[in-house]
Amino acid sequence: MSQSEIKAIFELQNGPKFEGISFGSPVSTSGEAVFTTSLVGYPESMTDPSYRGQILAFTQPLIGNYGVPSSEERDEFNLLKYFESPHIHVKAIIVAEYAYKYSHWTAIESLEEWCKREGVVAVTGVDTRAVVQYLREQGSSLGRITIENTEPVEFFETSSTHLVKEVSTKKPFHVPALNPVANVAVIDCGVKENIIRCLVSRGANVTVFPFNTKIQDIAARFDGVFLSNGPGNPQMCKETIDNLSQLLANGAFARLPIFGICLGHQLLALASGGKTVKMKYGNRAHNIPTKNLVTGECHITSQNHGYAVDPESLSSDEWKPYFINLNDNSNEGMIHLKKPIFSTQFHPEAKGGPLDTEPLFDRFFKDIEEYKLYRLNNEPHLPKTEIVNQKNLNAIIHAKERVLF
Ligand SMILES: NC(=O)CC[C@H](N)C(=O)O
Repeated sequence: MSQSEIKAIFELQNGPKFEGISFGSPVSTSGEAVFTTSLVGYPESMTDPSYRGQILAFTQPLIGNYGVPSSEERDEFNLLKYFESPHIHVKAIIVAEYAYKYSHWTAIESLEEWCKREGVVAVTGVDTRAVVQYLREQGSSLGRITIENTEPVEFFETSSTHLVKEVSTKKPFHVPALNPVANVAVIDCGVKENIIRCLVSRGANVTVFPFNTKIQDIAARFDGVFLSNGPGNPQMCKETIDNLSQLLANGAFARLPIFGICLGHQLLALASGGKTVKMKYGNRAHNIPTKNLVTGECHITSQNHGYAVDPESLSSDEWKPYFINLNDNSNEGMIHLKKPIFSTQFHPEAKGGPLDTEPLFDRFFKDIEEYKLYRLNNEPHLPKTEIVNQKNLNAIIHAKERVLF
């Protein structure tokens, strides 16, 4: 170890301690210790709001070798080109070997510089295989990192913390489509940039609302509602669950298309009277096989979750399981028997990861098209709707991107 190296101890609650070298912000921290087996995509994972409050260990042994792209670059929809949100959400990262030299045409800085700038802790030199073996046997655990010559901090209990509140936009914002075909409301529990891109690139004028927005009051203005991914224990997100239950119970919205991903799937299940369970150590990877129970097809999926829906808890008069995990048989989605509503535990927007299931967004748009047609032909019977268009939306919603504070 050279003079300038700072030692760091990564410790699992009631478990082993691992000594490594700090290469991020030199402050002690704590969070839920989780691991991902994804081979690429550390900038996307670290900026995914679903990782809020977590210490993320990468099983890919070499991390940092392609540096970090710009947080400023935007695509044609004004969405962040390389990140899933403007800032890092993981509390810390744990790697086996940090690549001090990086090279990539998109890189503007090193992982070390980025972590330091964002105040995020990073530890290298840890036997991440041993970390994973422990977590797989022991199950999900809290962890903490103590930087040498600083005091250890308390373990941070994430499962009873309302993390969605911390990451959701503070005010609605609007992302217009280039050639709009529909208006979609996104309930933001920590939405990933690429989910918005998957909607807007298919022609949705997307309006993103804070997690506690009364969905039942705004839904009539939209052709479809999308429920986003997000951090923490879904049961903590009571406001969204209550609003969603009211929306589902309102017969006026029986034909409204709804699509949920990951936390959105779990919230939909809870709002329908179902239950969620904490998994032993969760699924975080880019290569998880799932089976579509309707078509029998197998898809390789991108995942990042620690909770799952208990399929037995869903009312079989209303729902049927849509997908199942072929590794551990956990539920991977559900579909309503009478309404155009479906959700997935995995990530069809997959950034990073395989694009096998991205056509699920097309299915949502097909539901939207049918709903629009129905409304056109049956207008007199429907509650009075005020279809949002570019003109009246711009008048009420000024923000063009997430409002962080
Ligand atoms: N990616 C997500 O939306 C994660 C959902 C939830 N926080 C879980 O860990 O299960």
